[in-house]
Amino acid sequence: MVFLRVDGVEFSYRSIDVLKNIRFDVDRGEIVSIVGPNGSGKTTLLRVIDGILKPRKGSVYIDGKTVHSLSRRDIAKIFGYVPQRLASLQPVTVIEFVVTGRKPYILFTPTKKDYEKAFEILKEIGMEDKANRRITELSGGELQMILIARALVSEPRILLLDEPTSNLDPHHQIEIMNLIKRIARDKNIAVLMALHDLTLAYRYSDNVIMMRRGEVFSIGPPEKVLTEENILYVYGVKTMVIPELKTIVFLESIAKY
Ligand SMILES: Nc1ncnc2c1ncn2[C@@H]1O[C@H](COP(=O)(O)OP(=O)(O)OP(=O)(O)O)[C@@H](O)[C@H]1O
Repeated sequence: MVFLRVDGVEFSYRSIDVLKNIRFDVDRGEIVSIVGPNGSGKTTLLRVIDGILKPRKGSVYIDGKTVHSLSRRDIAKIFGYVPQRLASLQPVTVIEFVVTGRKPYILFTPTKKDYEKAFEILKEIGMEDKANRRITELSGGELQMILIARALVSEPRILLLDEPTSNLDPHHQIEIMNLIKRIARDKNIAVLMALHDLTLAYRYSDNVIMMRRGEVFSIGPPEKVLTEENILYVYGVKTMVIPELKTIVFLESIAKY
């Protein structure tokens, strides 16, 4: 059975249609990137998938069950969500923040095992030396790594990431993408992430979903979706795609696109 199925999803904010007839499947261990211009609906789609927003039409299925038939607690166990940014930050330490990811749905007293898991994840991403720093004193990139750690510590079956590399320097971009790939493969987690960096999407995705104005414009393996023609049509930018290097060079944008 397909693990995650998005089946004919439509969504509107009040009367504004944002998602139209979205359908695709994601398997366990698969990495899928969602690309598309600003405002094309990527974040909204991630929020519909993890049950925060309810589709006007269509459904999201996990292992054959609709997300909306699950409790918030079950949803929190299945999904790890990494937002683009947090609305507000409490001045807690990194380890205290990461450990809350063990049970994101309740206030709880973490056990020794919870702290061990949190520390294990920090080690895995090379951030264990920051364990006792306050999260309010981290750089943007460090905070992004910690947000990913917090999502992973609950051992989710699906990881949803909204622009996981947007604040990261090139070294940390590659580190994070390698970490995501390793986790997807080793722990058999389905990964769905919104990405602006098309070269990262090309290099690290099994499949890419290219969105345009709330619709799936193209879907499939990176070499089929991330073509010069599609990028020109969807973003209004001329590019040179070099498949051998899995690299996309941006040349110029089309005036009055
Ligand atoms: N809470 C809201 N109420 C009304 N409209 C919204 C709301 N959130 C988003 N929108 C609109 O829905 C559309 C899709 O937004 P969304 O954030 O899903 O796009 P996105 O592809 O993630 O964009 P970006 O790349 O800029 O993060 C946009 O036109 C946006 O203005």
